[in-house]
Amino acid sequence: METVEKVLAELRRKIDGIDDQILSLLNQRALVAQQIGQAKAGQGLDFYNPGRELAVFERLVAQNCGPFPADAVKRVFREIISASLSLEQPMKVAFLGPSATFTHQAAQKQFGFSAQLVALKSIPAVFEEVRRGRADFGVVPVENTTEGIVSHTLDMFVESDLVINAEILMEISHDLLSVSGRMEDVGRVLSHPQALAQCRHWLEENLADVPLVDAPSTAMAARQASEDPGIAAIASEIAASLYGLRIIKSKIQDNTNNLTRFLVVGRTLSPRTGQDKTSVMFIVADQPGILCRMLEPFSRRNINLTKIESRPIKSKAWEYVFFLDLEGHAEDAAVSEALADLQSCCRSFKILGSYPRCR
Ligand SMILES: C=C(O[C@@H]1C=C(C(=O)O)C=C[C@H]1O)C(=O)O
Repeated sequence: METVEKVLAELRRKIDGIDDQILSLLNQRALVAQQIGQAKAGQGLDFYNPGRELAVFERLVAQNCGPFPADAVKRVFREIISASLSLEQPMKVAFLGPSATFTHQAAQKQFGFSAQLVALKSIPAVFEEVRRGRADFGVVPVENTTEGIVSHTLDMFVESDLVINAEILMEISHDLLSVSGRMEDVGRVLSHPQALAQCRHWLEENLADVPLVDAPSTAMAARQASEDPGIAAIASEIAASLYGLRIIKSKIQDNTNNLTRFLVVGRTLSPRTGQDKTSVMFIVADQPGILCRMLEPFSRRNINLTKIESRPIKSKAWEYVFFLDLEGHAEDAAVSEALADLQSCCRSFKILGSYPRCR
């Protein structure tokens, strides 16, 4: 009978052979991506194309028959694409910090580890960094299923000329983290008050006698946990890796359907992918029936609206700016006609961008 060492040696030889092929294919792929980069540069087109990236992920996930997990297919290809983007130009992405926040996690999910991610202190600072060209793109939160819209982000579009290039949907999952990763070492639980509130039931059932302490952010809580083995922090997975913490228990939030939508903002509009969404911003005239009139062009053409929001105009009391999201690209015939109809009843109108719809 063969010894286990012999069997392992043989299987490892096979794995080495496969790894050699993967490496050679990765380099072949990077060369083709570079050629695409040169062709785009010749036409003045952006190398980064989030719609094409989504199509790559979806095509591969659909044809994967396992056992390699579908989720991992996406993660691996995220990094492969991120690395080819970095060959073209080191992509710089500003995000609403500090490091290890959920916006950081969203930026990493969208751009991978080869992008240079820069934490900034506020949403206006992210917009400014991109406007000045010091960052290629910015990532900011725009709405949460529990908390509603992030008004700061919507308000920025009133003054800014930046456009929306992509949306990122992320499940906000809270993990309990500590140095040892052991439940019995937890003497105190620290986190942002909102994260503590979102995990209240789990904490009552599992750590009823442990004091809960507010922290300025989930990231700060993680930092403090890294300095004191008796502290457990409720924070993101990225905070665990940044501060060298172990996961005591993951996904301890009470509502498992806690999603946040983030926007990628940039300086140039994204091309059509066939699976797009469009965001517009407008101010309508103050007239009876105007709300019906502004929505009618969409219902008549069977265009699905996914969100409508209004925000006060700061310089004029009781006047509002509307933000509308709809399915389709601004260059689709029906969408472009509907937008023209809408514009005809607006005092001011702006397309904020068409971008691949996240599913
Ligand atoms: C190579 C391309 O450009 C970039 C790199 C991609 C890739 O490596 O697959 C995909 C989309 C773009 O962000 C392309 O547009 O096909």
